Amino acid sequence: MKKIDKNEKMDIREILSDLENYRPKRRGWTWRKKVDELKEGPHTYSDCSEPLKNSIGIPAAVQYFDNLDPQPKESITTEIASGRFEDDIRRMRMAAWHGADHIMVIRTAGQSHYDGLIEGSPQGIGGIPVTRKQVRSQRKALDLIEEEVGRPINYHSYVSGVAGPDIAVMFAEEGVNGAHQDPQYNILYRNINMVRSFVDAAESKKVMAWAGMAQIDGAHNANATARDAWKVMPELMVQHGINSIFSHKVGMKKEDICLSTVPPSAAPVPCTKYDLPYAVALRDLFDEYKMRAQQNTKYITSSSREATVTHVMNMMISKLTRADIQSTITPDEGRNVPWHMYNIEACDTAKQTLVGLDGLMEMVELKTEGYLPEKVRELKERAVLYLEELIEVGGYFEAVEKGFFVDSGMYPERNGDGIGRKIEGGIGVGTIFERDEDYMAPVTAHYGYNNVAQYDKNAVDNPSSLIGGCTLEKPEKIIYIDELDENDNVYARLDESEKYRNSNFIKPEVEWLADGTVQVELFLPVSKRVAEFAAIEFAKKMNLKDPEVIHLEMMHPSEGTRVQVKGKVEFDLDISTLEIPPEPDVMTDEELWEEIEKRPLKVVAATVGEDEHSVGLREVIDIKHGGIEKWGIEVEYLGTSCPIEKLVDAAIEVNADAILASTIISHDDIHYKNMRRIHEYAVEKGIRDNIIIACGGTQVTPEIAVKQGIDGGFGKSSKGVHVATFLVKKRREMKQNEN
Ligand SMILES: Cc1ncc(COP(=O)(O)O)c(/C=N\CC[C@H](N)C(=O)O)c1O
Repeated sequence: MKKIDKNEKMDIREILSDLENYRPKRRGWTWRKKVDELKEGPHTYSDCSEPLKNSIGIPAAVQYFDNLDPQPKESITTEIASGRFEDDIRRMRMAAWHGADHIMVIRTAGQSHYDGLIEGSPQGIGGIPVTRKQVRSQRKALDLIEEEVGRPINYHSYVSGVAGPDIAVMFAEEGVNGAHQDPQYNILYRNINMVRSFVDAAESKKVMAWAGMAQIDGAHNANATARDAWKVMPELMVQHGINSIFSHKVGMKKEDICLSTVPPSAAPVPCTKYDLPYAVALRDLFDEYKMRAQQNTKYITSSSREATVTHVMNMMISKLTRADIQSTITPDEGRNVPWHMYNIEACDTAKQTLVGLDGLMEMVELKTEGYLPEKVRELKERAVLYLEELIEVGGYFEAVEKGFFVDSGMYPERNGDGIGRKIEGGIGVGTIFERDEDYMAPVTAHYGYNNVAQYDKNAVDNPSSLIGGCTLEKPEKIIYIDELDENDNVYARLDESEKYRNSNFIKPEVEWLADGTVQVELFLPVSKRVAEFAAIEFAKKMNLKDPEVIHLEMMHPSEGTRVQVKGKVEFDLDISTLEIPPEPDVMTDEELWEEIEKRPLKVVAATVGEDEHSVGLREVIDIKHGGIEKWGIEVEYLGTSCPIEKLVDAAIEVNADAILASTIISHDDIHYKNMRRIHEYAVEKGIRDNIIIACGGTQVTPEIAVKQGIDGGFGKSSKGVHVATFLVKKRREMKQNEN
């Protein structure tokens, strides 16, 4: 497949072509490569991994540090699934450029209850239907994206529900790199029969182990479902233990077993006092396993700001203890199906925090006396007691039936409100059968009794050799089924939005191409209740369709309310009709410092005429605002209402290289008249050919300014760097003309 060019959008139809012959490049999970003492520019990092070939740093990196973009050692996850996998591919590319190397797709609602694989690529709700075609398309797209950013990308989904083993085999065939698999998830949260769930889990884990997939367990779900999330800390350690040792005994390597751990509380609760001891206790008990740190979503609200702060605090816990995978939750998870921009925000938050806290544990250490170690010990003791009682009552199945799990009491306190499931109940009950004496399946990575010897005792360790290899060795044996439904399929959806695919027509979007959704932020000086309905009216007046308030925040009961509204625009834009001026020319700090050091540059500056507005010129001059003095340009500032003659005479007196004049006032075109007078007076005084004249102001149009005879005009968005660049380049041009 040809490489993708960063200046080209991915061609989704190209990705979808010839899928039946696509084969994954590799199997298994790829961890980042840590670099000890990573040097990036003048900085040395302690906890980072190999840099990317192509990436976009956080905004500060781009604006101030020439896109300095060190990559933390932790894998960074972004959860993606809008319901249309073809649109998710673009978001995966954006996330990869922002540092995600773990792409986790959320499944469509309720796929856990489908009792087999679904084929084709129907649209999903709140996630995508996980099908072979969808997996293949996205893995194929990620092959291109990982080439583009220069780092392997792990593709991840879920092996859960009644079709777990079927999905595990499909994932192994398709080169999926990681998956959630935890029988306890089926039982507690999807009410699937527990015997069925553990038997399925043994099969699924055996296949996942063969494929070298990283496994994430389901403990985070208890955080999300418990009444007070911090009350389930003891049982969470038991849940992790059950899934981890079960997985290992089935054949998974411990370094592929990731505990999905969530800091269980959030402000205004004194969350670090709960979350840090728990994080330490967990890592003490499970030091041979990987930690997948998942952000707390139990207490997430519609405030994306608040979710971001929670995320940062959760990553402080990761840095103080250990995280091998840092999972990010989009800050809009509390109100939307994730939008592109919030996936990217979450990835940037993770990078900003983990890199900002680089080397933390070389400077601080956790106390070995006092509250922290005492709390750690208490949590471990509660967990051990929980496990002892679980064994005492007859084991895991009995304990589940007795409602041990997700009880709202902090063990050993009990409130009797746990999630109880019947051993002889739930979906799939009674579907487990003892394998017959002569049971045999000629397949690889099959768990349990398999009487292969009856046919060939040399095939016992390689059952599929009896049929010349199964689909795991012979992918050509995979039956690839393309779309069956002539309406609900990816091509129909692509046709629906064809007008906006690789064309000059665009619409705003948040999830799907041309979905038209925009978000408006308002402050309304009324109560929350009134603001909610007023905001909708404003949105309608702005011609937004289907306006919906997605966030309301009281600033004061009567003084005001903050509102965010989403709605759809029904118009589009033909970008070929846009008048886009050339990018302003700017030199880098280093280039300007070097030039002015070698060839000092002096200017006289003033606000001319009867104009008292000095702010703009001060911004262009003062270091504080990134003004031209920042690079060593010497400025004689003559203040405001400065006569033209005085400004030009001053330039002669101090032998200036340039004159800077600003005028805000523009009635009767006085600003342009002043520019012309500066030019003419400089000519009169015989200095015009060896002085630069630059004029600016909020009403100045550069093209009109230069028609007055001056050298450069600067409008309202001009900054010091634009003026400094202009002065340096103009002086070079004048020198060349001289020579
Ligand atoms: C162990 C397990 N299996 C399957 C699923 C999903 O499977 P269905 O929704 O089809 O039941 C989940 C869900 N949570 C994962 C998303 C979470 N935000 C995460 O990042 O972990 C799960 O935890």
